[in-house]
Amino acid sequence: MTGLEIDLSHRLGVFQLDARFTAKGGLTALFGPSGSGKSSLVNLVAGLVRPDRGRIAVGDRVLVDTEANIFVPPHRRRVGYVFQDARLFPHLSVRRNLLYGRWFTPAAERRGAIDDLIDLLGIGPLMERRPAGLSGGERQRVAIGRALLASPRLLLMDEPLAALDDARKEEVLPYIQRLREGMDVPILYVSHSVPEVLRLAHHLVVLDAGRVVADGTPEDIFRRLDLHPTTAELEPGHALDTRIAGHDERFGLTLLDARGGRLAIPIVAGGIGAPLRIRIRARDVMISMQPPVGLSALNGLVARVTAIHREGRTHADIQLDCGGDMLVARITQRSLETMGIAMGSQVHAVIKAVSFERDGPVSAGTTTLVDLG
Ligand SMILES: Nc1ncnc2c1ncn2[C@@H]1O[C@H](COP(=O)(O)OP(=O)(O)OP(=O)(O)O)[C@@H](O)[C@H]1O
Repeated sequence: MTGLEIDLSHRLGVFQLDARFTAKGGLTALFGPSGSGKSSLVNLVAGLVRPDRGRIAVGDRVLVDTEANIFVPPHRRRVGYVFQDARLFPHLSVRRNLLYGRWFTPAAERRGAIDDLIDLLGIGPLMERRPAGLSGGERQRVAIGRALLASPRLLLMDEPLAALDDARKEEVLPYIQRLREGMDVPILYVSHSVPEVLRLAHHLVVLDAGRVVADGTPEDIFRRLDLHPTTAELEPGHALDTRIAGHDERFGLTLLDARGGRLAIPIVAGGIGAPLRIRIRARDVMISMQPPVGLSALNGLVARVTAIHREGRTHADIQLDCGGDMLVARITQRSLETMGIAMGSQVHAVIKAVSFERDGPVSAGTTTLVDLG
C-alpha cells in the first residue's frame, strides 16, 4: 500500500498548525471540531498553500520538503479532489464529465481502465445523462469517478457525504468502502461524522487547535475518554464488533454475540455468523451494581470499570470492560458517588434494545455499522 507522510508547521494569522503523522495507506480520516485546522491541512497537502516548514510525501514521492527546497506545484501533484458538492459541469454528460479529468493526465500515467471504474461506482446506466437529472448520491459517485480517472496518487475527500441525506449517504458509502479496498490510492478524508469514520477509516487523525491530539485506529481513539470533548461531537459511544447468533422472528429481535455476552437488538437482515458492528451510545448504557432483575432492558453484560472521566460538574463517562469489549456509560456524578463506583468495580452494563436509526441489509462477510438509539 502507498503510504502518506505529513509533517507540517504553518502559521495563518494567529492560528498555528503543527501536524505530524504517517499513515500506511488506505483511508485516513481527519477529524476535529470546527476551526481545528482540517481544511488548512488539506490546502497544504493540495499545494494551494506553501508551508512555513515541513515535508509531505506520498509513497516515495516527495511533494514538499522545505529543507531540501522542494515544492511541487498543485497542478503537478496528481491529487484528486472530491468536495461536499459534486461540482460537475452542468452542460456535459456524465461520460464527458468523467473524461474531463483524464485529458490532463499524460497517456503513460493513465491508470485504471475506465470500464472497471464505472463498474466499481455503479454509474454505467448514467453515462449519457446530464448532472441536473441525477440524484445527489449519483452525482457524488460521478464526482469520485472523475477524480479517480485523472489517475491521482492521492485522493482528498472533504466531507463528501455531508450534503447528502441519510438514504443517499447509505447509497454512496459502500462505493467508498470498495474504493479504499480496490485501489492503491491513499485517501485523506475530512469528516465530522463518527459513524462515517468508524465505517470507513483505517486510520484516524484527530486535530484540535491545530495539533494532532490522537492518531491511530478509530476504535482505539473513540474509546479514549480523555478525548471525548474532541471526538464526540454528539456524545461518546463505542463500536462493538459482533456476529449474528440468530433471529427471534416472533418478537422481531436479532441476537448478537459480542465478546462480553449476548445482545438482543431489533431485527436486522443477515445470516447466522454475519459480522455486524454496532455503535452503542454512552447515554444508552446504564450501570447496575447487581445483575438486572425486573427491568425491561434486554441486555445485561458483566463489566469492570476501567476508567472514569468527569465531564464538567454533572456528567461522568465510565469506561467498561465487558469481557474484552469496551463500552462507555454516561451517568451523573451524583450516581457515581452514591453508587460508590470506582476503578475496578464489578458492575453490570445494561443496554436497552432500542430502535435502529438504520436497518440496512447485512450480508455475510461485510461489516455494517448500526446505530442504536
Ligand atoms: N488565511 C487565513 N488567515 C488567518 N487565519 C486563517 C486563515 N485560514 C484559516 N485561518 C484560521 O485557521 C483556523 C483553522 O481553520 P480551518 O478552516 O483549517 O479549520 P477546519 O478544521 O477545517 O474547520 P471547519 O470544520 O469549520 O471547516 C481557524 O481559526 C481559521 O480562522
